[in-house]
Amino acid sequence: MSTVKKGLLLVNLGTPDAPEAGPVRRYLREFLSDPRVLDIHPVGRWMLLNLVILPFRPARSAEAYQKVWTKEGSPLLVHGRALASAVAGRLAGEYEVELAMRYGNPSLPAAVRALRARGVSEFIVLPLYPQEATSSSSSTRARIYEVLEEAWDVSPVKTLPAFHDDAGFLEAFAAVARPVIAEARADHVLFSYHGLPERHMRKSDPSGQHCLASAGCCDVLTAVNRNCYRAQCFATTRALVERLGLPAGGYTTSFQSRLGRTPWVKPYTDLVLPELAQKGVKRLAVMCPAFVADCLETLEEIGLRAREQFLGCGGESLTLVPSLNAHPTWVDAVCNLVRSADGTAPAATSGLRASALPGPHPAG
Ligand SMILES: C=CC1=C(C)c2cc3[nH]c(cc4nc(cc5[nH]c(cc1n2)c(C)c5CCC(=O)O)C(CCC(=O)O)=C4C)c(C)c3C=C
Ligand SMILES: [Fe+2]
Ligand SMILES: [Fe+2]
Repeated sequence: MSTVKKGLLLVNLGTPDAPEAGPVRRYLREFLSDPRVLDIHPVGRWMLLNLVILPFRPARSAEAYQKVWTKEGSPLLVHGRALASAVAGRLAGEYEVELAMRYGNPSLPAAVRALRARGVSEFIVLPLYPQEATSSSSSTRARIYEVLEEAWDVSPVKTLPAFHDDAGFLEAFAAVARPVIAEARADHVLFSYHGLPERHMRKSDPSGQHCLASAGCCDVLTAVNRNCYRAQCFATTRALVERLGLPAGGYTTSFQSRLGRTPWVKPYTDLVLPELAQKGVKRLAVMCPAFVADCLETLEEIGLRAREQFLGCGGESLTLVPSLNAHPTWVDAVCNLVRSADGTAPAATSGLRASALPGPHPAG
């Protein structure tokens, strides 16, 4: 009897190959050509990309990348490799593991080829985004099916849902944050999530009437908004606040990294920072729980730029809480997420709530 070899793909968003304008332009071109990211008419997208974004942004972004680049490469890639290697060690004999990026390298096709070369004939995909968004999670799922179909590969594939409320994920973030917040003697914690255009939120609302329709529409997760990115972010904040024992009024949620002039989800991190300073917050700790690995958006946007802004407004310190990276508690949580989604382990601390979403080739 032959046993099926299973492959686990850990997929993050992507990063340039080098912190220089050329590689950053290539990466941004691939990323921003995705209609799930820039969801406008193809002609408008071409013009925006080629006439507005790509002539100017790559040089500016390259400068930002240079400030956080490491000897081993882009932080997102370095942490992703460390996670994949730790997970591979823990799941040896059960799964072959590869890291892939939705855009850039290591590419999804290359990772799939590498797994196939090791005899894998069944795939499980964990998009490394805690909250569900079309531009991240759905785009990753759509691409994996495309990659398999392009190769006429009919192997079964399972993709895991977002894990914003997974106990293992939340415990890991709390375990990383507790000593950092204590050491910083923080008097306030800001939970800063990657933003999204408001248009994306409305388009993903199955009811067409709930999302952003009222001031408090994301304050609770209901059957209607259970897949709403902003509502999942607020739910992650609530769960972390509880685990960290933060007092009412001792924390704020905001959204960073907006691009362009259209409205993005609010409140904006760069507007919240001066408000907090004005209210008398002196020692701010910032957590970024939309990212499971430190990257440009945590290290440069928050760790450098937001810190400078907050200090310029009268704050005394801004401490970035590191992301999960390859923290052992997070490695455990990833293994539990995978095993329980795949039915290969009894539900432990970490479990699949919503269900693994079977794709067009459901695993048997
Ligand atoms: C957390 C998940 C992410 C979502 C959702 C997301 C949506 C989204 N992003 C942009 C534009 C940019 N994002 C950039 C970097 C970036 N974004 C994420 C994650 C999400 N993005 C990560 C992990 C990173 C860091 C990559 C790294 O190399 O470290 C960038 C590139 C950097 C820059 O030039 O500022 C852009 C641009 C849009 C438009 C969007 C949804 C519509
Ligand atoms: Fe982004
Ligand atoms: Fe919503």
